[in-house]
Amino acid sequence: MVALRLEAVGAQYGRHRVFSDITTGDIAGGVLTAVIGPNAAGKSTLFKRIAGLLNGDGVVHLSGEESLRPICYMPQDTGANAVLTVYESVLLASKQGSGWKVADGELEEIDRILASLRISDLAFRDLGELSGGQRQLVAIAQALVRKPEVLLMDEPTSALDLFRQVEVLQFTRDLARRSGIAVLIALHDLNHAMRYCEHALVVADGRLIASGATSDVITPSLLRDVYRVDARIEACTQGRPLVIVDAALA
Ligand SMILES: Nc1ncnc2c1ncn2[C@@H]1O[C@H](COP(=O)(O)OP(=O)(O)OP(=O)(O)O)[C@@H](O)[C@H]1O
Repeated sequence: MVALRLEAVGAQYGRHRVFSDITTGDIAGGVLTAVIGPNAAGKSTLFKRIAGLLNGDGVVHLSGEESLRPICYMPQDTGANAVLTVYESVLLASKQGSGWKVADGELEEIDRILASLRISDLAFRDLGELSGGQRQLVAIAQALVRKPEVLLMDEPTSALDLFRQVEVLQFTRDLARRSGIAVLIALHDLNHAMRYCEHALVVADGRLIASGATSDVITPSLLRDVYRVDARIEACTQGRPLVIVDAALA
């Protein structure tokens, strides 16, 4: 099983330092880890730094199986200008970093991924004519086909309806359990984070504010200090914790 670990990791754009000195314990495979924090805290930047799309201080350690495509970043903005069908775009994603020959079983694998996300009916539609939510599901297919060891999903449910949000989170959690990959998900919906993610990292004020079991990390005091809201965490009628926001603090 794979494990990711960050040692004194920092990132900046030009002179604008987004965060520094982020050090974590092992971010384990097999479970989902939520990456949370306010707007502009640096969640996407952290993902780009982990994926090697951005240089910076520190070291990203990855232990586990040897893989051709160890870390895959699924961006928040899934806008597509390319004149490609959904199927072509997923095939193209599978070819990144490898040759152009289509091996036996690769097309069946794409069919399987599209079916598992219930978007087989979109296979031969042009990317440019899809809705925001449909594009988000295609972006997940493009990430899955690359069979990464570490999957970084940047707000993968932000454009999805309620059914699809739950479906994608359940699917991703099952995938992590089944395959042992490490999945980090940037989320603004803290109820989703508490329900689907075992661990959480909180990024704010240019640093890692907290990390650990999601239920230990998401507390009323964190919500007050980091999100500036007055909030309670209560058990719903089925016993699950629920964040209830009472007011934005002045
Ligand atoms: N390409 C870039 N060039 C310069 N600054 C950038 C760039 N991308 C992001 N930033 C800045 O870096 C900071 C962190 O942005 P980032 O997108 O990582 O935050 P985030 O936590 O993902 O935000 P959100 O929750 O709003 O998506 C912000 O101040 C942003 O303006």
